[in-house]
Amino acid sequence: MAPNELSVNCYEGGLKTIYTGGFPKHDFYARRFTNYGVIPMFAMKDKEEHSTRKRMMSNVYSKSYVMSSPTVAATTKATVFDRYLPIMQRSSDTGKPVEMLSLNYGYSMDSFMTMQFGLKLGPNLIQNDEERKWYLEHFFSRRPWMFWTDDMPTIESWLRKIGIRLVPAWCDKSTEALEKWQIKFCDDAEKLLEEDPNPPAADYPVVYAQERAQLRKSGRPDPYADSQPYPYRLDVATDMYDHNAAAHETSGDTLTWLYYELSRRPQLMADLRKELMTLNPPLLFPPPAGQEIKLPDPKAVDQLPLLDAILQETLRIWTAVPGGQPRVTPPGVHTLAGYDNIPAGVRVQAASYTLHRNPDAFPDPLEWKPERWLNPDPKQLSEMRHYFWAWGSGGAMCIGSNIAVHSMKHAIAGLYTNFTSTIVDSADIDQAEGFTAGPKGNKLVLQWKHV
Ligand code: HEM
Repeated sequence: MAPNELSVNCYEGGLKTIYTGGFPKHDFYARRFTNYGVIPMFAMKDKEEHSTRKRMMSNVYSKSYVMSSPTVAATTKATVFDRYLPIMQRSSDTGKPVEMLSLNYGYSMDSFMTMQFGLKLGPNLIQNDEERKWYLEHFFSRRPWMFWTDDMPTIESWLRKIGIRLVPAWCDKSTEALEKWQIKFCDDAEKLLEEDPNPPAADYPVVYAQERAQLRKSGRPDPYADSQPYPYRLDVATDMYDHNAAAHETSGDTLTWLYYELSRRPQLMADLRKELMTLNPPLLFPPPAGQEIKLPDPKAVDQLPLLDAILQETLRIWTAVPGGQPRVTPPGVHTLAGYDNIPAGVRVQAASYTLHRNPDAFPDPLEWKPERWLNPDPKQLSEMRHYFWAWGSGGAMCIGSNIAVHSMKHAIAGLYTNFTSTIVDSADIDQAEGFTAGPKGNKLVLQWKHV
């Protein structure tokens, strides 16, 4: 905590006032999430500007869209069956374990980016080890220095001006390399849509096309038009980058911890498999001889109670965005958590790490207990829902929660229908500190065995 900063972790007079009440975002977001020098939706402070941009994209992120999209169906089948499960099959066949954290980042990136840009243009980081390593190294190696630019920007830029670098120069080079890698997907999608506005469903760049079309329809001037080869290039590119960065880290960490928890509980793995085998058809890999892979109705996957409880409990105790989500008190005087006379301009924030450990909402808060989500007492469930904050809340709540849940549930369902896992190396699996944070040891090594 700093002198002009408050941590508020109660629901009434806390979360409800700050987040549902729409306190504006802190400058932290612009410092951390700006790409190409252009503010993305994630960092917009002005409520109107933020909600206008969010509305442009929310249709393709809605649950009904995700569940019925032919693009998502095709990309789910390709990423789970053609790319992800064969790696576990190899582990089972050869007895060689797999490092899952990096693979799960790759899966989450492919799963989301093939929806974002279509199957043909999206990456294949699951199978392309070199490209995945390149991307993750550039993306994460800058993390230890971000404190200076996120939280001490004045000192950092003042010292930079007189030649003292708190953030090494190679961090800027990594940022440039990542921006270049990212914008190529946008340029390719632009070319695809110019040549054929209706490509095959599997190759349709759903998210890119949605924001591109909505911005063109909006009539809003493009501030970068003169320097760019096509309209709104940088506005769309900054959002596309943020969205896939938000997708791969959060979902990759969550899947890794979920597999860690399941690998320690053979009986729960068996119970989950029993539930997964009720799907019609079940997600069998390889498919029975002579049969094509056919996915069950995504709604049926979504509604499996034990699968849902296991994911929900992982999102609670291993929450992927554990750090404070900073907002600023607007003009006027405020009361928060029973404290009066809080002036304007104070950084206020709640953290899901803390909220998710409230023992009134979650008895035995430090225990990973999926059963707490199965048939709880209605009063207890209402308390749990108030304090469950994995997706944030209010107008800036996660836009990608439906595609994230869809993607994670299909990965888990595909794996545990067909395989069991045992831990080979889970050293330092505990969560690091940060706004987003994965396992301290940066790895989870598992051995897979076909059932
Ligand atoms: C396990 C997966 C995920 C978790 C736990 C998660 C969590 C969150 C949280 C807590 C926030 C609020 C952050 C804040 O206000 O500081 C957020 C916002 C956001 N998330 Fe996610 N997220 C996940 C996956 C995704 C995916 C797949 C996307 C892809 C589109 C995404 C895109 C975003 C964006 C763009 C925002 C900003 C929303 C806004 O400003 O209105 N997230 N996410």
